[in-house]
Amino acid sequence: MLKRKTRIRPVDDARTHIQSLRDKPEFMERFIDNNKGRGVFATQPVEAGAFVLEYRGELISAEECRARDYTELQSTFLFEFEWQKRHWCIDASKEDGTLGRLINDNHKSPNCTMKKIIVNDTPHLCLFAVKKIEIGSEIEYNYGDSQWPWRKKEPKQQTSVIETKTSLTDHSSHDASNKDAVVTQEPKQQTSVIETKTSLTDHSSHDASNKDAVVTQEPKQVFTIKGFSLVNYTESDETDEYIKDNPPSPHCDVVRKKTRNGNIQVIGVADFSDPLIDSNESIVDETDEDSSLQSDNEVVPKNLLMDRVPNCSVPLNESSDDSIDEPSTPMSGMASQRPRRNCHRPIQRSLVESRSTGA
Ligand SMILES: C[S@@+](CC[C@H](N)C(=O)[O-])C[C@H]1O[C@@H](n2cnc3c(N)ncnc32)[C@H](O)[C@@H]1O
Repeated sequence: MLKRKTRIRPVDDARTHIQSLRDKPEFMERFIDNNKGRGVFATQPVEAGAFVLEYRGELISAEECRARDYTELQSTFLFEFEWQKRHWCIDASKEDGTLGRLINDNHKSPNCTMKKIIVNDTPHLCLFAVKKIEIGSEIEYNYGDSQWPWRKKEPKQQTSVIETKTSLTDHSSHDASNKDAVVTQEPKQQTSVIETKTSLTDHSSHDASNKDAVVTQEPKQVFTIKGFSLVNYTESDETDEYIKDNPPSPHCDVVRKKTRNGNIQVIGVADFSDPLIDSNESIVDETDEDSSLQSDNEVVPKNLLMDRVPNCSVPLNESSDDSIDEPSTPMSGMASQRPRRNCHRPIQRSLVESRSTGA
């Protein structure tokens, strides 16, 4: 007699791990390099759609989030989102040994996407695989459509130069006296940019029998600053009874700097004007038994005015206000330029250095 394999629904798996306060053992932290810092890697294969890790931290109000006087480095671990028409933040700045907070950005071909899951009437941010993840692969998700500093360093096109020791038939430009001359051949440029842009479908279907564990709208990325609301929070159609299923995509909204006299100045702000529906992000289909993710619906946030985000490979306790340069652009000057983002996804806010110096 054939035995049918019982699969745990990803959302139930997430719920179990949320409640147990444990990370899944199939993942481990590893130091990558001084640039990227630490990352999280799969020690077991992960099926597409599977729950991966929770982005754990302290759940605080957006107001509290703004009130926290964090360094640039700490601020990269703040992730704001919307729930029940209010704005919240997961503050994961504390080095607590959890893995979710260490997952790095990949905006081209992420293997995970963030979702909001409600357990005991409390929102949690969880990552789900959008494709099969092999052993040894780094877990990554899209931090958003921002000008993250490390992305600037990524080449859009890869050129590989092959050096071959050969005797060519065409010796026209070849020093005949040097028969073993090294000839460098440049093959055609290889483009390794993978972009999938699709419109987000409404996965509002929702397992009514499981009121505690519901994958909901993508939290809203909100970059805020002490004493200022930098984002126009638009009305959400999210309710307790009926929650749209849009995945979140993280990170960085407001670009702020702390001056040496302790004031905070805003240098730039993320774009929140674009509804999530316009973005491309993977979402969990709760109606699917396999709860597989639709990888062609990735969300990519837009227009962050960021110049530099602190490198988190530096331990938090090593960060110092002294390392923060004076911003060149005062908050008032930037206010009218503030891009806004209007999507239901969490945002980790992050800080940047002033683009110009000496202002
Ligand atoms: C939320 S932390 C992620 C964990 C971090 N790597 C660490 O070691 O603590 C975000 C920081 O990680 C680094 N980071 C994330 N994704 C990156 C990427 N694709 N390339 C380089 N650095 C990255 C940046 O320094 C960023 O400020």
